[in-house]
Amino acid sequence: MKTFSNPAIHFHNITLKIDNRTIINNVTGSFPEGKITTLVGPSGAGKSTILKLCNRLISQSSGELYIAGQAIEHYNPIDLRRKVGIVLQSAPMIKGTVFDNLNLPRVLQNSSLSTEEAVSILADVGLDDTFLQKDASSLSGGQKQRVSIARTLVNDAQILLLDEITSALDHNAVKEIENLILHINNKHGVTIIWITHNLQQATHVGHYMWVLMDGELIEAGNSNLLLHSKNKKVQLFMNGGV
Ligand SMILES: Nc1ncnc2c1ncn2[C@@H]1O[C@H](COP(=O)(O)OP(=O)(O)OP(=O)(O)O)[C@@H](O)[C@H]1O
Repeated sequence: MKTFSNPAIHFHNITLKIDNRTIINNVTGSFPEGKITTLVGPSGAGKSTILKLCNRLISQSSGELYIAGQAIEHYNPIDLRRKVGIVLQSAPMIKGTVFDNLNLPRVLQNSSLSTEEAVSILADVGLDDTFLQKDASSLSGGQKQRVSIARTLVNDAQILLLDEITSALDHNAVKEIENLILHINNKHGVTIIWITHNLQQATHVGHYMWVLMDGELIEAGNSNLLLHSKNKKVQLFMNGGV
């Protein structure tokens, strides 16, 4: 299996068992720093569980997980979740304005975001300053997704975990969010780990890819992997057979 010289995250023989059931089975592999890795595989393969392991929402039963070369257990959970941000399909917002939502990470640290910082971060996600005082509940799905991504920029996250962030959006919004993630990856060098069910999206936005099935890492490599894989299971998945 291909390894990367400079991994942002490295899994070494990671196994997760819940109630005696193996959810993740002896996974060894890396997410390269500053690159976009997509996670693909059938429903129930363990993709979301891999993300949860990366920010310690759950802990492995055995094996070692390294974030920027340090064992994950060495990080304080709050610092870890600032460094490793997560964006979900549902883009949850707190009640209040867009500013309140952007300011949330700072409030949790007993400080506050300045208006200038908020405007600059909003601009980074393609929203102008008129959005600051808008009620977050009035935003479209794509705009909420932008605000959730902006919240991770407030924390200066170096790694972003994206769990099917475009699957509830229409075609235009999907393209806009894809371009935004490519921009954040390019401009800020943020490492991206992106779960998607859209195989076309996986091959065109990602540099690298992990294919997961039944809790196992079946293949990892360049993002055109799916198109050229000799692995029969990957071919079957690719053709909609799994
Ligand atoms: N907390 C939990 N307790 C028990 N089983 C769990 C738990 N979390 C996940 N699982 C099981 O682990 C397996 C992997 O789930 P996971 O959500 O990681 O899959 P996935 O590949 O993200 O699926 P999908 O594409 O449908 O979102 C599933 O069979 C799921 O039922």
